Amino acid sequence: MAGRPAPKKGANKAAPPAQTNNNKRKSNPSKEPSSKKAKVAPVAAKGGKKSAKAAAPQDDSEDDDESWAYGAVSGSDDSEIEMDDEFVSAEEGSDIEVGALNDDFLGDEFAESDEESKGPGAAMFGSDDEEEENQGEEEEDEEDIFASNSEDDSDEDDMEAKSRKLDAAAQAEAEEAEAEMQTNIMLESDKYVLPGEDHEILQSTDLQVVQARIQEIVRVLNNFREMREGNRSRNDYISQLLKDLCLYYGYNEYLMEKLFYIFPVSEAIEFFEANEVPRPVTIRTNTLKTRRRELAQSLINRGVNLDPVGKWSKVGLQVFDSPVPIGATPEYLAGHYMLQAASSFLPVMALAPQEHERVLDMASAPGGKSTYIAALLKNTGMVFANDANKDRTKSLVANIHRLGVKNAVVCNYDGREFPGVIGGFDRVLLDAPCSGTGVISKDASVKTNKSEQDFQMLSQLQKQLILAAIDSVDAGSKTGGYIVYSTCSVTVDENEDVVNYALKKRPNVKLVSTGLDFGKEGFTRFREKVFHPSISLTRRYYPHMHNMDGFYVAKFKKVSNKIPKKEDNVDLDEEEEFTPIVEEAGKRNRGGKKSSAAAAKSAEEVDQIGFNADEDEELIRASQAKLLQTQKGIKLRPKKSA
Ligand SMILES: C[S@@+](CC[C@H](N)C(=O)[O-])C[C@H]1O[C@@H](n2cnc3c(N)ncnc32)[C@H](O)[C@@H]1O
Repeated sequence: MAGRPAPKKGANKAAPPAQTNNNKRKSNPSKEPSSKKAKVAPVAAKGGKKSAKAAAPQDDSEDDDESWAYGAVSGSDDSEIEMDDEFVSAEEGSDIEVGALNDDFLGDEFAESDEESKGPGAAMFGSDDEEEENQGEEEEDEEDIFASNSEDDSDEDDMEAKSRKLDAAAQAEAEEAEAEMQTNIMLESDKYVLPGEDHEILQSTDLQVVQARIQEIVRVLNNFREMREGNRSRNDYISQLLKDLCLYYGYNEYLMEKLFYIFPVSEAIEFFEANEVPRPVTIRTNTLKTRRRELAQSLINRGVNLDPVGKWSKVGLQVFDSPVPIGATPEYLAGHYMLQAASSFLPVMALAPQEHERVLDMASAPGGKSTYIAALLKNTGMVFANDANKDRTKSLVANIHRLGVKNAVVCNYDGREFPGVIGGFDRVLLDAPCSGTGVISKDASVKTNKSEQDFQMLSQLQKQLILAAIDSVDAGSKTGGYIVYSTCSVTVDENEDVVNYALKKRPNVKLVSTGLDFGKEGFTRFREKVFHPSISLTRRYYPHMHNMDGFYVAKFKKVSNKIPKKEDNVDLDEEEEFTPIVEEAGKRNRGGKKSSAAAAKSAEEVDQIGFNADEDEELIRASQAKLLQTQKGIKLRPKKSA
C-alpha cells in the first residue's frame, strides 16, 4: 500500500440499504458522472437488493404462514418497495453503465498514456489539442472548398490544387471513419487494458474510477480467454483487482486476499458489498416467558413493524422499524425477548439440547446462546455458561436474570481448562472467539485491525478450545454426546481448518449433520488444502446469500471417551504432537501449576478422561460445603468413603 492514499471515509462506512449506490463513495466531484452512472452500485446491486428484501433463504413463503394473518405488519411492504425501486434503478442502469464507464475509463486512461507509445486508444480518442487542430483543418478545408466553388477563374493549376485539396479532405474523412470504426471494434471486443505500474491512475483516490476498473476487471476475469489483453495473466488482473478492492472497500491487503479467495470473483464482490449494508434487526422470543405470537402482538401494538424471521425458526422475529427503541420496550425489560442476530440462533438449533441435560456453553458472554439453550431445556437440567472474560460475564448474568433463566451456572474459566474444571457434559457449544469477518457490517474496524499474526493466534486458540470442548463431553450420554463448533467468521483458517484439526486429533469424534436445512456446505478443499470429506456436513452462512451475518456451524458426535494415544494417531505431524488437553490446561493454568484435580493426572492416567462422575460429585460437594460454611456457618460432615 506504500504511496497509496488512505481509503475514503465513505468506503469504510456501512451504508444503509437505500444508500448502497456509489454516490456515497464519490470523492471527486469534478469527475461526477451522469445521474444514470451514479446510481450503479459496483456489481453487487443484486446482493443489495437481496439485503433490502431482508429475506432469509426460507423466508419467501412466509407470507403464506397463516399464523401471521392477523399481523399489522404493513409498512414492511413500503420499505421493501422503496428499496426495490432504488435497486431496480441500479440494476437497470448496469448494462448501460458498463459501456459508459468503459468509455470514461478509456478516455482517462489514454489521455494520460505515454505519447510515444500510444496504444490503440490514442488513435481512437486523440487528445483535446489534436481534436481542435483537426477541427480547424476541417473548417479551413470547408472554407476552401466553398471558396473554390464560388470562383469563376478556373485555370488548370487552380483545378489541380482544388482537386488535391478535395482528395486530401476525402482521405482525412476516410481516416476519421476508419478511426471511428476502430473505436467501435474496441468497444465490441471489450479488451481491457490494465494500467501500468507507474501509471498515475493507480494512485487515484477517485473511487468512481476505481469502481469502474473493478467492474471491468471482473468482466475480463469472467470471460478471460476472450477479453484479456495480449498475454496478460489472470494474476495480473487479480493483483490489480485486489488493490482496487482494498482501496474501494477499505480492507487491509492481508484480509482482502484471505476473503477474496473464498468466493468466485463476482460473488466476492457481492460479499464485500453486502458487508457495507446492515443486516436486519432480529429478536429471539424467550419461550421461558412468552410465545412468539403473543410477543409479536404486543410489539405490533406498540407500532413495531415486524415479521417472522423465516420458516427455519419458530422463535425469531425480524424488526423492520420501530417507533420505540427495541432494546428498551417493557417486553424487552420483562425478558420476553433477546436482541439477537438470526445467524446466532443456528448453532443452538444445531446443538438441539434436550430437557434435563447438562450443557456447557464454553465461550458464552453475553449469553444470547446460553439463554436460548436454557429456554430449549425449559429451565430443566443445567447450563454452564462460561466465559474467560470476567467483565463480559456481567452482561451474561444480567441477561440470565432478565430472561428468567433458572438453570444456569455462570463461570469464568479459560475454556482450555475444561474438562479439568468439570466434564461429562451431554452437549457442549463452543461459539469460539474469532476474527469477526462475518460481522463486518456491524464492526467495520475488522477490515483493518487484524494482522496475519492475529489470525494465527486465533486459529491456535480455536484449535485448543475445540479439543477441550470435545474432551468435556461424555460419549456415553444417553441423550447427547454432541459438540457444536461455531464462529461468526468466514475464513477457512478459523473454520474448516479447525474442524479438520479436531478430526485428526480426536478420532473419537465424527462430524454429523447440523440438522440445519440451509447454508452452504463447508469446504473439503481450499486452495492448496484438502480436508476430510465429511467436512461437507458443516455449514457456511454468508451475508450476500442468506442476508444474515457470516457464520459457520459444525456438529460432532463423540463416539468414545477413549482418546487415542499418539502411536494410534497415524496422521499427526510433529508440530501437532498429541497431548491430552487436560494436561495442557494444567500447565497453562495459573503459572504452570496444575490446579484442577484432573489436570494433575499424568498423560497415562487420563487415557480415559472425559467425565468422571465421582470426581465431579466430590468437587461439587466440597464447593457446596464451603459455601454453606462461609455464608451460613453450617459445617457438613465429610462424606464417608465407600
Ligand atoms: C463469539 S463470543 C461469544 C458469544 C456468545 N456465545 C453469545 O452468543 O452471546 C466469544 C467469547 O469467547 C470469549 N473467550 C475468549 N477466549 C476465551 C477462552 N480462552 N475461553 C473461554 N472464553 C473465551 C470471549 O470473551 C467472548 O465472550
